[in-house]
Amino acid sequence: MPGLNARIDQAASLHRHASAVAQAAASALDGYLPPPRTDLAEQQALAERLRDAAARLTPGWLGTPLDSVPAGMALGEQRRPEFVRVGTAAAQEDAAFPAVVPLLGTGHLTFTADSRDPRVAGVLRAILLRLLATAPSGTLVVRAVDAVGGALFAPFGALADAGLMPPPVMDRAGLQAVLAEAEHWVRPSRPEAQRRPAARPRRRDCTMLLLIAALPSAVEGSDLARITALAQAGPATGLHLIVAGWPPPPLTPDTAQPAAQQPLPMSTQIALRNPYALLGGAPFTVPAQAERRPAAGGGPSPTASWPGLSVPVRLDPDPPAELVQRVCRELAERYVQSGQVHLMDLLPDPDHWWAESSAAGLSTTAGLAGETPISLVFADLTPHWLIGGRAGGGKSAFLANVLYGLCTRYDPDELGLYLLDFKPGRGLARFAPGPDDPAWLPHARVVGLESGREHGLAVLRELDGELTRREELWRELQVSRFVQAREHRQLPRLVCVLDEFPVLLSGADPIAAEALGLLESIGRRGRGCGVHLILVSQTVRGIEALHARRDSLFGQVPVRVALPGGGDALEATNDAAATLPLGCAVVNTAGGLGGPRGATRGHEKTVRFPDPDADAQVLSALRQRLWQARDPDSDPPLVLTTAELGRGPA
Ligand SMILES: Nc1ncnc2c1ncn2[C@@H]1O[C@H](COP(=O)(O)OP(=O)(O)OP(=O)(O)O)[C@@H](O)[C@H]1O
Repeated sequence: MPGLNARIDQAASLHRHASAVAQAAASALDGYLPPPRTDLAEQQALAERLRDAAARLTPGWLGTPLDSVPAGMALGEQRRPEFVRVGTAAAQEDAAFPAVVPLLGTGHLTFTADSRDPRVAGVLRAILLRLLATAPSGTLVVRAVDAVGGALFAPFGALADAGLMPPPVMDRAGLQAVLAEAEHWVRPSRPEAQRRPAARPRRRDCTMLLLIAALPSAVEGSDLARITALAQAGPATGLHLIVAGWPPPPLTPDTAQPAAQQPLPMSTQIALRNPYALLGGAPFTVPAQAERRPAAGGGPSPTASWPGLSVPVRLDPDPPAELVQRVCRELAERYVQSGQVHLMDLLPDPDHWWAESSAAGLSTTAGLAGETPISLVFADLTPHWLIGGRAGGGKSAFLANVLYGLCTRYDPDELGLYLLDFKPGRGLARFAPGPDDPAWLPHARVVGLESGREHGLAVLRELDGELTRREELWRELQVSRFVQAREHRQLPRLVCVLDEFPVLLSGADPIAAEALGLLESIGRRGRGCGVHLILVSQTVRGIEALHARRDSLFGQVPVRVALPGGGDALEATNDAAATLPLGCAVVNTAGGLGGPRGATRGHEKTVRFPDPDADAQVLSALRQRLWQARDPDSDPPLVLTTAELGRGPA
């Protein structure tokens, strides 16, 4: 044992010695400033030239001091920001110049300390603000990692609310998800020629910035290897990294491996000293085979052999919080506007109103997926729709868009509407003549406002009777489908909207029983006869009358539209609507069925749709034009309210 004790004492003493040497070296480095050049005039002239160069490389937001941004400096008006200012370099007071680093389009940036160092936190916010304010709207995709609480990105919150930059991830699982997204980004994509031209920036015009303000302490060597691989592959595919705290502390044997402690490839490296920082690294490094090529002119490339900036740099301070918030609010507003859909985007060209035939089916644009209009159809295979969404989830808005879309495409000889609203409010009143506006929708035959259940029953009986009449006619004509009957007779397709239809089915009374029987009958027979249902509700669970017969009704309803809070309209295992924002809907044409997570679902799309009331003037012009176009001999719709109870449709 004495031998072992002696060896332990010796090891402890060696450790103490090593740590004293490391401490002495750190304070020597902190105190070290590269020796200033002695020729003052030459230094000042050089600083002047560097200031000029910096002004050219970092115009506007990229280089301006953020505590004195000129009022009205335009946002997002420049091409991709390639260089960005990180601080002020000065060997001497009167020879200062902006410290500028290449980033987007070139390489990456690392800091030896993470964002727990307030200087790093400040300059990270300054860099992010400069880049966001400069890049054209929607072209800079930012993903943030901040394992020390996320506060660094709090002033950028407006971007998260607008869906422009998700909140930072804070743990290893989040880091891995972000790395996976970045790996997807660098994967080769489809050739440009195969892509559709789009109004929004295309992928190749976009840059992804992965900003790691602090790595999680549980980070492992495999994560670091993924970051290194991304750094290697990134610049060629528009992915750039800013990593604070690189290389990470060698806390585990895994992260202490030499490979994990290497500088990030193609990065400018900022080493934090006290109170200065030093810039070094090789951001312009090019892949191996290109490296061997001699630089133009034959000599070694000045960028390949750059030893670093031998001048101390004072990193830019934290930008004023109100400036960050103002810029982010403005960027978020612009982004939301650029993605906004207008009612007119869903309607046909005004020269082609009432130009469609409903013989084979009715079709309208429900919204846009990206820039692609997504149509929903009433036809033999998709005869009925179910729309679900919480109160205020946009059901009335979605429905109004659909009705305006149909009524501008098909004339009243092609389409007739029965519109019933069972809930309080006047959502469907816009389609009936009112005290202030005599215009009505010429296609509307019945409009029920705050309809009583008896009204609903009367309308369903009427439709059921119409089905019987049509089936008799089909027998006479010896046809089985609406499209065949249309070769002999001009008949409209009929669409019946039942808003908050569970009211009709509530309770266990005779009305509920008869209404359910009629709905099942219309559901079954309507497809061949051109009679279609739109069932709308906040929830379709807990309807007593449907307990045993859910499938007999909803089995006839292949088109499902889930608005925010309307996941009920989809299959129980399909969570596609879980996080929808207002103005978006999941449209599914396979009875709400989902599919493997991440797989492309041909039968399901998420669409953006407009608020039809957003532009009162456009809406009023639309209503007037439809009304003026009616047959002057046509009757207004029968308006049913609870006050009219007992009259029923004529
Ligand atoms: N696409 C949209 N973009 C922005 N705002 C919208 C959009 N659609 C609807 N809204 C707004 O959301 C609010 C609620 O919309 P809407 O009345 O259509 O919801 P709802 O589901 O019918 O609600 P309720 O069940 O209470 O009648 C309205 O103020 C509307 O202006």
